[in-house]
Amino acid sequence: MNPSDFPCDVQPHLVPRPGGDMVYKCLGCDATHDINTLLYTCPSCNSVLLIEDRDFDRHRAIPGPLWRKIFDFRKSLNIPALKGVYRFHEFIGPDLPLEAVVWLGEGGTPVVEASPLLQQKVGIRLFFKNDGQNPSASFKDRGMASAFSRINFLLQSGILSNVLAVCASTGDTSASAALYAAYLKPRVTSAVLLPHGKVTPQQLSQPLGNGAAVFEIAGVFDDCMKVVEELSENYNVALLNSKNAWRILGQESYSYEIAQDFSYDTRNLTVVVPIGNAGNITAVMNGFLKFFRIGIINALPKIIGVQSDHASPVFQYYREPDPARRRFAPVTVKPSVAQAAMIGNPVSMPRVIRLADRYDQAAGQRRVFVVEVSEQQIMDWQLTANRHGNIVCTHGGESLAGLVTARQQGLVTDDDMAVLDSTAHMLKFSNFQQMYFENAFPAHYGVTPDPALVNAPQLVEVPGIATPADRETLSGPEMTTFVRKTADEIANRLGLKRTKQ
Ligand SMILES: Cc1ncc(COP(=O)(O)O)c(C=O)c1O
Repeated sequence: MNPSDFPCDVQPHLVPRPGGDMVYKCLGCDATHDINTLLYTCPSCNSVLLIEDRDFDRHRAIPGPLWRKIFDFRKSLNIPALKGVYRFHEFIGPDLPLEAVVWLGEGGTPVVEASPLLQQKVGIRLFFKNDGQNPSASFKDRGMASAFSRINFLLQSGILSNVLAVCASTGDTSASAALYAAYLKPRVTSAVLLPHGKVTPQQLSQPLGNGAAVFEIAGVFDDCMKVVEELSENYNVALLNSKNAWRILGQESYSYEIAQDFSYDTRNLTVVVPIGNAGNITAVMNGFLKFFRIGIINALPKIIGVQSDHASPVFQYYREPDPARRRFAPVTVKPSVAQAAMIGNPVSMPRVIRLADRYDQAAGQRRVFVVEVSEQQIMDWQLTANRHGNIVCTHGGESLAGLVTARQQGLVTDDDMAVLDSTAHMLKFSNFQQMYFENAFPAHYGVTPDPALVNAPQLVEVPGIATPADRETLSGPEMTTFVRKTADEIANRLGLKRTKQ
């Protein structure tokens, strides 16, 4: 494919094309606000915001099949600013100059088909989209690329002179924010607030390594979020939680990439997403809605949101079948292995309510569902997935447990094809795997290890044989004996038969 395949008024490789009429749109009172400001809630009614392109329908001037060609053409280019979420820049930041784009390797994450054995176990065709393969090892980098590119633009255009980026986090937002802030040093610095003892050591090491000021608060994420809101309302700081609407915009790229990964044929597709603060499911719905509206995809995929029964305010809301009787109530969370989603009062709940409604209406039927799973199911399915060649963390396990539950409830049928949002890399949450293997879960998690899934390292010691640990190293015949006896011992434990005498 090359540029001459396109009509002359379409320049698929020349980007970004200026345009659009972007505003902050309030979900409470529909007021609109200037995007060249740091704004997180509506100054009139305090509701959350989304970014809207008031000239969005201009995209219809290019037919859906041509849009697909454009995106596929861009995928083949070696232009850093187009390698990440801005491959779809008309839908994410049409007014953003190329020089402002910050690309640290995010986006374009692989879609990996589950092994035949795992598909057989689950009963349907199944893929993992591995967002743990983003630079800070979680999906958050998509939103941060968008939010920090926008900050970079405000700095480059003199609207801001410097920025202190702040966020509350269950571990992954802080890792991502600290990474992107460090790239824009010295004009950007970062400070992150974490619930003390409720992020994993790996997650904690990330903002520390990237040089953020790290503050630990006694409490849970919801408490940290209140402090960060207080900071953003009373001090000159940029808030980088998903309350920041630019984050949502960047995360919409997850849907755009799925569309492209499946050659824009989204019929029979089910996308499964773990829910915490509900920013991700908001973005996934909005992304598919936009592509559907312009005719780039041929159907709106089914969306299954998943929550642990230790933190399930969104599930509780949708449990009421009659939309008119639904009332949102925050919940008190209990410790969960899906620790990054342990949120009782999701900031994006008003966005979810609005968009799920819009999504179902556009599809002409109910397409958004939320299911609840147990801690036991999350752990068992995480380990089962990884036993079959995957790299999911507990939240990816939550996605798989949610898919299995949705199948049992008849929400997903044999003809459906599922894409699971594997939101972070397994290594970030390996402490839960360790607790499972060692049967060391505190009782309140309610997790009992399945012996078939447990694994442990085996120390190999052969009685009477000198080992390298006995001295600095072995040499000569001692080494030969050590190697042979140790190999024989391992072969014996593995039940191997010697082929050479
Ligand atoms: C690994 C992981 N999965 C899922 C979630 C939930 O995403 P959201 O808060 O956007 O609902 C988070 C949020 O922190 C996360 O870090």
